Amino acid sequence: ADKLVQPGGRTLVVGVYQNPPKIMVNADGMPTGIFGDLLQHIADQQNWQLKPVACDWAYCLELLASGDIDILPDVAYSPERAQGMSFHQTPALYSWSRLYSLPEHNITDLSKLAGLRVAVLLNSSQHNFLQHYGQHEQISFQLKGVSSLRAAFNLVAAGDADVAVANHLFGDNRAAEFQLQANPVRFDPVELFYATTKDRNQQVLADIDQYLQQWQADPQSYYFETVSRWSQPGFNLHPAAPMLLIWAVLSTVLLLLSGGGVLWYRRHVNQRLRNLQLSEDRLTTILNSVDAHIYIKDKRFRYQYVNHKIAELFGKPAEQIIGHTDSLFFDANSAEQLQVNDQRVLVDGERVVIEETNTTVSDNEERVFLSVKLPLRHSNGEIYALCGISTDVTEHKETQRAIHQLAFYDALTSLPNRRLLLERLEQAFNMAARLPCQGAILFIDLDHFKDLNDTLGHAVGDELLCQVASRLNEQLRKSDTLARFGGDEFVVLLSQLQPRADLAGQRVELLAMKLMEILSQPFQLAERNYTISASIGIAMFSDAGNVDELLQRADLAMYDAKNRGRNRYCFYDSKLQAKVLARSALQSGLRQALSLQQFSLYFQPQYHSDGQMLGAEVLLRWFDPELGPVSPVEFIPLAEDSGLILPIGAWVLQQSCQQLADWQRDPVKTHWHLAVNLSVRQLHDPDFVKLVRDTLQQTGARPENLVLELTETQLLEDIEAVIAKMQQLGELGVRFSLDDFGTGYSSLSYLKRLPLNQLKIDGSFVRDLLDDPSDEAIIRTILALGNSLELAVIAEGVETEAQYQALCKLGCQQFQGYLLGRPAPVEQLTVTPQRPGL
Ligand SMILES: Nc1nc2c(ncn2[C@@H]2O[C@@H]3COP(=O)(O)O[C@H]4[C@@H](O)[C@H](n5cnc6c(=O)[nH]c(N)nc65)O[C@@H]4COP(=O)(O)O[C@H]3[C@H]2O)c(=O)[nH]1
Repeated sequence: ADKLVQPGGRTLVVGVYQNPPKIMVNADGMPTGIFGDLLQHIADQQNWQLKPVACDWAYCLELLASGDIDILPDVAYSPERAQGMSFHQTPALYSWSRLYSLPEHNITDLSKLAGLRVAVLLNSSQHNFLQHYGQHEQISFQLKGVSSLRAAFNLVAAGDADVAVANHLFGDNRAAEFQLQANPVRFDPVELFYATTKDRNQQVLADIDQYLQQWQADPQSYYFETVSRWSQPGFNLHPAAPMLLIWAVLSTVLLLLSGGGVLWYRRHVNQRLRNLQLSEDRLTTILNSVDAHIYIKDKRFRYQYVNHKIAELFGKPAEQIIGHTDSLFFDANSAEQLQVNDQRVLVDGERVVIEETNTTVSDNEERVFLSVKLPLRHSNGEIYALCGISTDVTEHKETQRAIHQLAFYDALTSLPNRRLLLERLEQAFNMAARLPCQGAILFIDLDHFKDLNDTLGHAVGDELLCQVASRLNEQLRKSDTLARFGGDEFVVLLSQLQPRADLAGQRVELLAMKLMEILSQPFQLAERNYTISASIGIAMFSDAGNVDELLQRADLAMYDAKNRGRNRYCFYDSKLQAKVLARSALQSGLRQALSLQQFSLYFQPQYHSDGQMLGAEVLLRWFDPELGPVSPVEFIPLAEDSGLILPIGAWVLQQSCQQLADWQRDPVKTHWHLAVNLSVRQLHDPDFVKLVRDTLQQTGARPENLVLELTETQLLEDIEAVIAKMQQLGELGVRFSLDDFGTGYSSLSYLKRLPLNQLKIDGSFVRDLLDDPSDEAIIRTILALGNSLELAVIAEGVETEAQYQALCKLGCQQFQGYLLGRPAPVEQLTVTPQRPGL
């Protein structure tokens, strides 16, 4: 074959042993794979014609020995082989061997082969290696020689062998196809070459060498491009492979070497391996002496490499860790969380820096790690593993926490101290300045604490402070802050209260009362009950321009409480306190007013300009024996806020319908209507339509005599819902009047959609009608609007004859006001107006 020279260049007969991805034939029968493509490329440059000859491994070797083929790719160097073959100098590829088996055999080192049936390529370097190994280590296993790697895998899959041996390039790629797993042990690292028959084709080898040397010096070369193109997940082909993995392979080799026996092997570990061993030694020393946990996990989260720190942490030797996932070493929660983090690296390719809190099963201890995890990639960018470095920061965190606790918390009660309170107060105060919300602080001082401390001793005093702290804390929301300000002083910070000062004040007052109440319960101290009280000073954020002022004012208010005899709370702003008190008194009075029958109804007549009485407006009156008569202007908003307006409104409706039913029986009054004021809360009540229907039915009042009055401003909240409700009520036959008309901003489009019967001109326009031309213009407009929408218009608040005349002149026909009749009990209603002259 050496002498076959064709005119177009020389022909090179190539032995092709099917060993993907290193060497195989393509669809055209030409050599391909890494060795095939490289050789083809060189042949193209050198003008060689390649002629492939298919052979199995043993036959390929025979053909080469006999000189029937010129060149055989993918041959591992060994001194024995060097006797009968020639090799070039620069290795074309590096490879090592692995063991592949069904999952029940977990072979963590070669000694585990004892008693097993091992399928191995006949006459391969692994075959030689295992024979030597078995003899030297006196371990007996059965070697089953096969003609191809595929045949070895088939034997294991069929149960005719326990383990298949293959180079990792083939094995890692094909194991899954045969449902075999790769075992962690790696051995027999080899350098792969193109080989020729001894002393033949020396020029070809020299040419190949030249290409390989040039290519391997240039990461952009055809060589690296080819190797990455054929790289599959799990492969790690070219010489620049990550250090750690090479190291992992070599460590196994060196372990064997250190056994001392395999002398033949020691001889052909070339300079490169010695260099690598040096690096590996250094790396091992470093990896095992750093104070961090270092590991590599594969894409299925299984450990591939761990350093000593990890072995220590898990309480197991590295061999018992490799191949397993975190679920064996951490509790379920930790393992799950670790997998989530690892997934970000292995699936999304993120570089993750994260704090991980894990509990190891070996000692059931929780530790905090600061972990840095990065993806390891093939040269084509594909991720094949994760490399992580986790530093145990448990102690550091604990120290940090302790420092923080000392700096910001009170040592005795563990409450926030003055410093933390001031920080939070500053934040809350600034927020309240930006948002529509209020805040407050309560300065709490225990009454006569010093006496207790002096008589029962400091230890008991401390115990009391702790109990006080925990009782106060129980009453607060999470967003509130309770701080120990010093000695027996506590401060409560309330933020994000309602913007309305009186409502916010009321909420603070309720809390102050509750705190005083729980502090007045006896404390168990030194085996006896002890009762204390507290004085509380309250300052609202709106009382002060800055935080210092606020604290000062709360302090002043607290002294005020002390001066007034202790065991009480005081607001800094006495006016607000008075208001809050009055509101509280009204609200508690209002709650009972209905059952104590303190309400009554007044009626104010409404007349037509022809002198006829049309009906009356119903006005609610409340007489409280302690507070005296209370104006509806004061108590209706309170009733609305508390929801009491629902039972009160129902009572007004019931009384009014009863009155209508009485009038219906009197021919003179039978057409009189009653206008009943409605709160929008009643209208929004889901049972309201039913209530009106039932009340009409039960009293027998005619619906058309019932006029429901709504104010314009109330209407504007949720107008669509209001319209729907009014329409349902309109279907009952009930009529509607729009009160205070002109003060709101109803748009005409809404007015047209409302089932209205009447507009009521607000009293404020009537009052200034004679002096203010714009009020006259507004009244004129309302009358015109009523006309065009066919709505009756009534003027309220008519107090003088002049107003009455002016309104008549503008075309107004219906009137209500002191001039014609004041609100009064029903008996005082008169059929004709009391207006002098009518
Ligand atoms: N200056 C002046 N005032 C006059 C004149 N004529 C009548 N008034 C007063 O004007 C108010 C008219 O009632 P409103 O506008 O519906 O305003 C009512 C109404 O909004 C509400 N209110 C009264 N009763 C009820 C009720 O049963 N339910 C609801 N939801 N609100 C009610 O309380 C408001 C105040 O009621 P009152 O104090 O009774 O005050 C009544 C009445 O006494 C006048 O010529 N000059």
